[in-house]
Amino acid sequence: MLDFIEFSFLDALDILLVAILLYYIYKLLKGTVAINIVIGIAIIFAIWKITEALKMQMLSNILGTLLGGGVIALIIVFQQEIRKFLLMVGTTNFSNKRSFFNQLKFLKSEIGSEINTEVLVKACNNMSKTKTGALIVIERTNNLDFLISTGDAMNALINEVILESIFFKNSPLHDGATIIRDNFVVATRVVLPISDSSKIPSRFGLRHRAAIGVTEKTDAVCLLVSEETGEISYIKDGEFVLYTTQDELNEKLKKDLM
Ligand SMILES: Nc1ncnc2c1ncn2[C@@H]1O[C@H](COP(=O)(O)OP(=O)(O)OP(=O)(O)O)[C@@H](O)[C@H]1O
Repeated sequence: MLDFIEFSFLDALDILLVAILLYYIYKLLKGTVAINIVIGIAIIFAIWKITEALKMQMLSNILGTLLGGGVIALIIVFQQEIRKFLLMVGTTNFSNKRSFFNQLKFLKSEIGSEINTEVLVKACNNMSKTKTGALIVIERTNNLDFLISTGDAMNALINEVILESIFFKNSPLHDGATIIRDNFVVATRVVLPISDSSKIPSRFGLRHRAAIGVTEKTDAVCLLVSEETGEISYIKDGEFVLYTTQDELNEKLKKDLM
């Protein structure tokens, strides 16, 4: 009689996987017009289920057919998002040091692999004073090799001088973004995907859109120095992270990179 409340390990795993899937879909669609389509579909789905429960045959049949046959239409409508989703899944770097197994600190053998956030923040602060535009992408668990290939690969241990020289206005490397993996600059002049979010205020140009774009599509975080205002922005999950002092920025960055 109590069959329906039997709950196995696989059920728990099932729920967990659905939750992860929904989280990734939400992350992908957040800030885009596609979220409104998803809400529309969810409403139609809810109405369909209600009409089915109330045994309103005709309406439930119509809605059922509409939703059932709509899979192909959905693939067409969400072509871009499906592409991004597969890209995100395919580029998850399971061997990254922040992955589950390597969270165990004592297993860490790589010397200098922990990102020196103080250096990043100090370099941004120096560039902010001289209004030097900069765009620094810091890799987390998603592998950014597909972006590195758009720029010039490099392998230099990070320090303030290197970062400031890269973004120095007359440097041949200053254009585009720089990618940091572990404690190394691994690429410069990288072209990032631009966010098409309608929520970004028009005063922000391509540098900001690129930082928002890459953090929407991957779990990387970005530090950005505006050439116009000298303002330092910290961007995560496609959004500006607010902070008041340099120390607070450093703490937030450190926590996100743990
Ligand atoms: N897709 C991209 N990927 C990486 N870097 C980019 C991209 N698009 C633009 N940039 C960088 O941003 C610079 C142009 O910034 P733009 O003035 O449009 O941005 P902004 O957001 O207004 O920033 P700022 O406040 O620094 O002016 C370019 O010179 C280039 O270095």
